[in-house]
Amino acid sequence: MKYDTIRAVLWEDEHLKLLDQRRLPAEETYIEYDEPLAVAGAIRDMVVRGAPAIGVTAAYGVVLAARRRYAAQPEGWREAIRADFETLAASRPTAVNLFWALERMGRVMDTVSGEPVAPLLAEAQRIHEEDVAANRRMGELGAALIAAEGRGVLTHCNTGSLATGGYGTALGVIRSAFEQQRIAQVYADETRPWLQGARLTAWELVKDGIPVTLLADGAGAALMREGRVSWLIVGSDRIAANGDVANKIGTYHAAIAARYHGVKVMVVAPTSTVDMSLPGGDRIPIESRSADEVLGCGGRPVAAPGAKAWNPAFDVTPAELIDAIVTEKGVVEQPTRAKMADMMKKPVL
Ligand SMILES: CSC[C@H]1O[C@H](OP(=O)(O)O)[C@H](O)[C@@H]1O
Repeated sequence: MKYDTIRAVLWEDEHLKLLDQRRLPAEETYIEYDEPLAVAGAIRDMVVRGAPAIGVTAAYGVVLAARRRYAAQPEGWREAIRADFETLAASRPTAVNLFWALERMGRVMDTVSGEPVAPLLAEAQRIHEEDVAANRRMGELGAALIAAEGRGVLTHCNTGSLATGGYGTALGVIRSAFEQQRIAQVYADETRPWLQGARLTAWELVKDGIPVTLLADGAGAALMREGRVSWLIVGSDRIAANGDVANKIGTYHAAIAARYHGVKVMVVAPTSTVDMSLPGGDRIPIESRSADEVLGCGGRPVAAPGAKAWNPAFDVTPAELIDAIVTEKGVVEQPTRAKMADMMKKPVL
């Protein structure tokens, strides 16, 4: 299928394989995994990253854990595997998809009798397939919101096939909108400090033949002021019950500039990213990463020796700055708690 050629996460020959996103775009290298501790390390070290991709990976991590635990202790594997769930859950704190996937795998584990690997693998593959289907549905729903007026769109971080089970969330909307000739140009923030935009989004869009122009993260407001973009389209790692959105650091910055310049803000995320247990965004755990990521660039130190750094990996954009939240269950415009609750009750479209 067009634009759906990249897979960050693969289950192949009875192994989990992850495309090492730390090495892109220079190298396309898959790493093979057979045990949950290494899978947790891959999530923590961002071999694989992106909220939905993290959830899919954790689901396969449970399959690997069940295979090892059941082989070692056919009777006591259920007790033993709890440590593996904890290891996977401790890998990164913000993307709620990780915990959503572990809970869904845990529900299957609690009901399975006999050999657990086959039913758990089937559930992990369903999670993977459902994510790709949701992304394609959201692509259509989000593209329909974009008027074909010849302007571009701005995106932040990477929300494509590399961040999901395939096709992408915000980048899925961009793919669908480009295919429908609703947009002619994509502007992508480089997205310091990890450069998901410059390294990953640009790589995906160049492979697709979709025109992409990179910009420094601080250039977004000037781009908007020149009237070059009609939408800021981003993904999310966790959406609170009132529609507040946690996403890559710099999203809040861009959303403020968008509101000031009359650029609309679209957040695209499957409902596995919505956390209705949290009333507002101030309760979303924000991951803090190593200062070295800010003090360096591309793995080389650049800051003056002795300087310190503040490196929250995410920020929270309040619902009032968001024009539309697109999920596979529909579009929530001007999100509020009531509208989010109504959407969550709906069937998948
Ligand atoms: C499909 S949304 C992915 C989401 O995850 C990214 O963060 P990270 O690269 O640190 O995992 C970013 O927040 C994206 O919007």
